Amino acid sequence: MQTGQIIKALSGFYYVESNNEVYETRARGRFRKTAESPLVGDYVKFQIENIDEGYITEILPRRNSIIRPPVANIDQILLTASLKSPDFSFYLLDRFIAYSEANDIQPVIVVTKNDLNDDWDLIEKIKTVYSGIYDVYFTDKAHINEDLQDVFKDKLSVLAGQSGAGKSTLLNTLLPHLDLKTDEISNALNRGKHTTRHVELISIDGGFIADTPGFSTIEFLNIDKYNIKFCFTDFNQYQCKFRECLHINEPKCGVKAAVEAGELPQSRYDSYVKIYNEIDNRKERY
Ligand SMILES: Nc1nc2c(ncn2[C@@H]2O[C@H](COP(=O)(O)OP(=O)(O)OP(=O)(O)O)[C@@H](O)[C@H]2O)c(=O)[nH]1
Ligand SMILES: [Zn+2]
Repeated sequence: MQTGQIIKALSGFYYVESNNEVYETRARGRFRKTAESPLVGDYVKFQIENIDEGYITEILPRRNSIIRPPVANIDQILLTASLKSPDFSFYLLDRFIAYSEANDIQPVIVVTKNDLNDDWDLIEKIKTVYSGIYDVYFTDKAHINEDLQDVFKDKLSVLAGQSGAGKSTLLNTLLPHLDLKTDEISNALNRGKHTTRHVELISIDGGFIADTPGFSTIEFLNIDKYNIKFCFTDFNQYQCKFRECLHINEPKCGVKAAVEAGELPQSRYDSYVKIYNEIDNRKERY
């Protein structure tokens, strides 16, 4: 029995990397009957049948997983947000951040299209709001490789962000050495909107990056209105009178006081209230 990580899923085969070898495996029948089917990124136990073939016998516990693209055990999600075209939106970025936190994945903020910048105040504001909580990188397509030099080291990364933010551009610039693959990536990306794509992890700096960018729109289906506050990690340090305070209408709310005192950005609080209301309204329809 060997342990490895699934780096590619295609037509019922799972390609498992173990000790720098890749094995073509199938999942045993019982996986197909359960909700738990193997995902790219899963660590699995597998039995070798032939020299480079085998079957998966067990999926090891997952740290996290997402559906688009279908990947497990993600170390970080690179949230792309363009400065312009489309315009930078604090609210949209906060949605992506909250979604990542709700799925237990570390967000890394990548602000793209810096070559289009005509507003230095905006850049300062982005830094002020986020650099205390997350790593923030500023880049553009001419400088991606320099700007993001150490981000991928030894990690499994997935790209996400609003449509048009520059995800596929970033992937193509990061992986030019895959001369065959780059074409595949752009073709796949063009097709990707209407077909189910098989995802593949591509080696980068000792880690992996998923060859398919993730969600570009978000629904908060797996979190309720009582827990969404924990996805705004910068709120956690403030004490409220009530431990169960949702920072909405409660008296002596430390979060609201921090916003009023200018310690917490108004934009973060506004995003929180908007997402809270969205979840609350959704629940009421049930
Ligand atoms: N000026 C400028 N344009 C860029 C940059 N990066 C990407 N673009 C352009 O922005 C547009 C959208 O880029 P994509 O890479 O397709 O964006 P995406 O996030 O993959 O978009 P979706 O596939 O819709 O999710 C394209 O026309 C790119 O050429 C950049 O750094 N600077
Ligand atoms: Zn509160």
